[in-house]
Amino acid sequence: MKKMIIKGGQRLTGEVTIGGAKNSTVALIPAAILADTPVRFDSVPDILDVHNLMIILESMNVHSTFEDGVMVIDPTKIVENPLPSKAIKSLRASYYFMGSLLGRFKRSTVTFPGGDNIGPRPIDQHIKGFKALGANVTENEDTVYISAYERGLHGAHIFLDVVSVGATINVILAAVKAQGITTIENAAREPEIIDLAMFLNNMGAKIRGAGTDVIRIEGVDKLISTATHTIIPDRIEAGTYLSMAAAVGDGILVNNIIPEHLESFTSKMIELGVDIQIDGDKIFVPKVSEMQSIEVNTSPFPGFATDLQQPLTASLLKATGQSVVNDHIYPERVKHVLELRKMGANIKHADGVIYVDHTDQLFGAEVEAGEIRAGACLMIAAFMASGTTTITKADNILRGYDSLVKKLTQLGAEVSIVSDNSL
Ligand SMILES: CC(=O)N[C@H]1[C@@H](OP(=O)(O)OP(=O)(O)OC[C@H]2O[C@@H](n3ccc(=O)[nH]c3=O)[C@H](O)[C@@H]2O)O[C@H](CO)[C@@H](O)[C@@H]1O
Ligand SMILES: C=C(OP(=O)(O)O)C(=O)O
Repeated sequence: MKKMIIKGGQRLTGEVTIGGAKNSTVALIPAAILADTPVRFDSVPDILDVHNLMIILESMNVHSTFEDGVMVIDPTKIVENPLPSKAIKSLRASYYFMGSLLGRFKRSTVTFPGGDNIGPRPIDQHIKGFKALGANVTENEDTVYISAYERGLHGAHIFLDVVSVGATINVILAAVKAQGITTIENAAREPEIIDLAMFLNNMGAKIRGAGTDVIRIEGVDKLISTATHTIIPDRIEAGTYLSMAAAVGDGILVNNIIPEHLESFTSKMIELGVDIQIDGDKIFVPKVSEMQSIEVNTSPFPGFATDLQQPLTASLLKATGQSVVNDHIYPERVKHVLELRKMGANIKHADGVIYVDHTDQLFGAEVEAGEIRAGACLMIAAFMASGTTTITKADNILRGYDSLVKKLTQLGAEVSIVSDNSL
């Protein structure tokens, strides 16, 4: 494990450019094994999840290269092999190999994924989808066995009881080469799902309706890649830097944003009193002198993203009055609260609701990044604080923030990541 050391009391200024979306990338890489040719991505973020996915690919004899944001994956010599459980456990999205291996080999054996510890994360809707497509699913201890080996997969009508990004993507991956037509109702509408559908459609898949709550997939036999797929910008990374800009910026320009992906977030920032200046694919946040308390309720896209709840919370400490944060998707996503209190923050949670009161001054402390976005929140708080903050379990942050130290240093931050031998 690593720790991140931040010298507090700094004002940040300058420009930052957002990388490709983690939640697209971690679906696109497993999706690549469905292709009958090598595939090429650009704008691939340099994050731990990507490196762990490359280890998983290699275990199946799928060679990949990653340099300067360009990743080439060659799935043409893929073999069925046991997947490395340490890498599978290191991230959530390893569960996409359930769907993509099922699509490719009509069967898959995958241990339960890891990822952020943000409360219960069942996969019942994924399994319901696989079963509807004709697969037999069994679970033994930590492993899920999925097979349609004898009869193959066939199109089906699937109504998701819960709006789930993961289940929507996993059903797409399994259905894209199935016989016949699959319809997913109550599908998630996240931009990363559209990105995945565009990648697959450009190879010959027939996926219609991605981005709406009804997705229709007509199975095809072959997927042939002829062009590089450019991954959409990471709206969560963008929101994190915007929140940082509101909290400690003396004028920060954030480049490579699709503003439509961030409307629920930027409208909350405007309510806070932040003078968000949108210009094409850039957003400038000038120095903020005053903020007013707000209420935040998370919900599936296009609602306010759960992944931005914590990064915004750090800025809420500067607002006048009491802000209230309700994470309806993950009510137990409160790992930042106790840690912020160690830094002197007036924040508490009760019954899944977070109450954030104005805090004049934060103080550097040793705090733990219990999960990626809790870590992002603590990182912003560390810049706001006096003294030095040490964030342990910083690997959780590195799971999803592209070239983090480089980007922060460019904004003028004094920050370093060191190995934590005590962990
Ligand atoms: C790799 C990736 O893209 N991760 C994102 C994805 O996670 P992930 O895909 O795991 O999250 P889901 O959209 O599936 O979860 C949404 C809600 O549905 C529930 N649920 C989900 C599946 C299921 O079978 N049964 C069930 O009850 C979950 O407990 C949660 O309350 O969406 C989350 C919600 O926007 C984000 O926080 C994560 O960053
Ligand atoms: C919850 C998150 O990620 P994952 O689903 O990969 O654990 C996140 O990115 O905030």
